[in-house]
Amino acid sequence: TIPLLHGAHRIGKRMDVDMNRWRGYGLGQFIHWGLYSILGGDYNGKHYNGAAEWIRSWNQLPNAVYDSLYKQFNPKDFNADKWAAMAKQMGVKYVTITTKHHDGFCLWPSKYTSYNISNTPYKKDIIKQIVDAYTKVGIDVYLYFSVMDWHNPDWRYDLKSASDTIAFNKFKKFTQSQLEEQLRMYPQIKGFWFDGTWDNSWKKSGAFSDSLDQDLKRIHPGLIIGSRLRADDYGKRHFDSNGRLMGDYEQGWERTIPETFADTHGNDWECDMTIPENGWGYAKQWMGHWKTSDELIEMLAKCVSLDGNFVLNFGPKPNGTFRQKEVADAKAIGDWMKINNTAIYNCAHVNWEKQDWGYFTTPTSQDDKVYMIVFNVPVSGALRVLPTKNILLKKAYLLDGDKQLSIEKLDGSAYFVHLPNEGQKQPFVVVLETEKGKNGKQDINKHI
Ligand SMILES: Cc1ccc([C@@H]2N[C@@H](C)[C@@H](O)[C@H]2O)cc1
Repeated sequence: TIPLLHGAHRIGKRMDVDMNRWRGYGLGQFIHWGLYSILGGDYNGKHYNGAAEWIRSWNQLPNAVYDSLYKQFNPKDFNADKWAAMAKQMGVKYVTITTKHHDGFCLWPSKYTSYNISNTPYKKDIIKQIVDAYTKVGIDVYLYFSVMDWHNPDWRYDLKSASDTIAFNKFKKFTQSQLEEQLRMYPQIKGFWFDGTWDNSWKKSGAFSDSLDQDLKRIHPGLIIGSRLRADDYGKRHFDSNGRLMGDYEQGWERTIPETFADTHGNDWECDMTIPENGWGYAKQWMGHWKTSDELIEMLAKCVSLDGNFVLNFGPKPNGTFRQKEVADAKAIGDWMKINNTAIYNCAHVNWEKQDWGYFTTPTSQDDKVYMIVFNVPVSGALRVLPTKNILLKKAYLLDGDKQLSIEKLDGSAYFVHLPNEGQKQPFVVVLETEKGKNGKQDINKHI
């Protein structure tokens, strides 16, 4: 291995109580809210067809116009308790909220820049209201923070001169000051979600990213920080020059989901997903396909079946309300979670052969129970199950209503679980109770 001072300092998963709670979340909410929400992807009657929160980078929009939007930010209908109630009904266990996106505007009254919420007509601290409201209903809060800050004159994309280095050193101090300020102001938070760390200036700041990570965790023990913060001695990100994950979980799955368990490299990981095809901040016109709630529930099941968490993004309007489609999806997911969350919360990957009908999960607390989250019922009504060696199926029943299902033992160690032809309209869960076979002999019963 290559000797590193600022590579991964831990091999394997974090197993402390805070990370174990993170591992069991299953479902989270992301919220992108800021000055970009005012424009909603449009300006001067023209539509910016990139991600709406990136509109400041659009050459049709003068920076000065964007940077004066704070003078009109006044979300009259914002009510953090209503946001928290919607998230609670949806069944999310954690929320990640943008405190400062790439535009540099701070949704909290930072004392390190005047470009913050206290200088808007709204004035009040949005982050505090969200932290308090979500914490009150038992949802853990994580703060999104973009290192890249287009508004701060000391930001640099690269360090090509002594003056770049002097400016960027000031910028690094500013960044650390803002983060330590957030820890002091919002001690209830459980972690940070870093973004905007792909430029050369940051790749050349591996030592700083390492010490920042350690400083924040010293101030707030148990803090959870993903793999998007750090760079190593050679500018490698997420995985250091020896291929080891730097961070408490792999934070690279943005709008994408690993296909197989091998793709997860056995790490903890999180998928962050948009309901439209792209775009995180509010957009008046959403791009392309709008995922249905069934598609979103399937993504959730797939993530949990591969030992990851699924975090769904919401982009509130400038007035602080959510679009109708987001409210409807939160409700539909919540209704499904009310019946089926046993197969999601505190569940993990099962190393049985993947089947077409859906996904396996297993409760981390019980190894003689396996859940089948079914999305594709075959016309035969027979769901194939191939457990690993020496595991026998004892019982199968519907999670919702306990209806017993017949199990047919096939040759070898496979089974069919036979479904009643009730034509389920929603994804549903079958519970399997298993036992270990005696010294490898397979049970000869054909029908149980
Ligand atoms: C290329 C690219 C850079 C940054 C992003 C940001 N990460 C997401 C979580 C959003 O904040 C998006 O603006 C997306 C794509």
